[in-house]
Amino acid sequence: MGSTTGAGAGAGAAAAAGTANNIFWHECPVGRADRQRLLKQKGCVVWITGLSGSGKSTLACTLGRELHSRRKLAYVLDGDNLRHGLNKDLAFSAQDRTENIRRVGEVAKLFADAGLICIASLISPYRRDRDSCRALLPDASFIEVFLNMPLEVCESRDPKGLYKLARAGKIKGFTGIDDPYEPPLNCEIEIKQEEGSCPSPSAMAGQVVSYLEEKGFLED
Ligand SMILES: Nc1ncnc2c1ncn2[C@@H]1O[C@H](COP(=O)(O)OS(=O)(=O)O)[C@@H](OP(=O)(O)O)[C@H]1O
Ligand SMILES: Nc1ncnc2c1ncn2[C@@H]1O[C@H](COP(=O)(O)OP(=O)(O)O)[C@@H](O)[C@H]1O
Repeated sequence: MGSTTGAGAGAGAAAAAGTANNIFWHECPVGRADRQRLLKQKGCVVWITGLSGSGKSTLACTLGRELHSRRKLAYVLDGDNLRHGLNKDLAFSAQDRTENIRRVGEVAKLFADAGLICIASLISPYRRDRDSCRALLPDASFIEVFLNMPLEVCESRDPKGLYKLARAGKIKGFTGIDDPYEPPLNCEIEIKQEEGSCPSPSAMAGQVVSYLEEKGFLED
């Protein structure tokens, strides 16, 4: 699929530019605060960014399971999965990745407004795109988690064989190989190797749960 099918064309471009006319906001009587009280938690977005193979999906699922066991309502938006549906018209050009992140940011905002802990797990390689998602959320409810795993670690894992294909020139524009990744400058949580080894999935999730607890997201 070519990159011309993405943000540059049709509805995507119109939405990004905000070109629709004669539209009005309709307020509903039940609001975010009411839903949060019902759920006994605060809506937020946990945005996990990092290279392919850094452990984003593993962290997202482990965190989702841990929150579920604490009777907290969470929902995972995984980049790979969303590209099977909502974002199946997008490829991996810079423009398409930007549109991918914009759409997921908007969906995540709705989930957070619904009172859920929305766990978004995408490479999201561009700082500006992540910052645009942050700007959609009320103060402090966008929690950026940087899975800071060295490229060599991600490449040695290579569970889908994509790095191998990228090194062989069979995938062009692969993040970390011949496409950029811009690490966060000011994220809320950084997960990295300690003494040369990666924290276990449950330790990674524990780091995020501790943050959510400390900031009061797990109570209303
Ligand atoms: N060119 C290229 N670069 C990076 N990744 C690629 C590419 N082509 C396919 N894939 C697969 O797509 C998954 C990343 O999708 P995302 O939506 O998270 O990417 S992005 O945020 O729009 O950059 C990514 O999944 P993860 O390995 O889970 O990160 C890959 O499986
Ligand atoms: N904390 C971890 N320690 C060891 N291996 C991990 C860890 N997290 C993920 N993995 C392994 O690394 C590979 C990539 O993980 P994945 O969650 O699919 O990454 P991503 O979603 O960033 O591409 C998988 O084989 C997974 O089992």
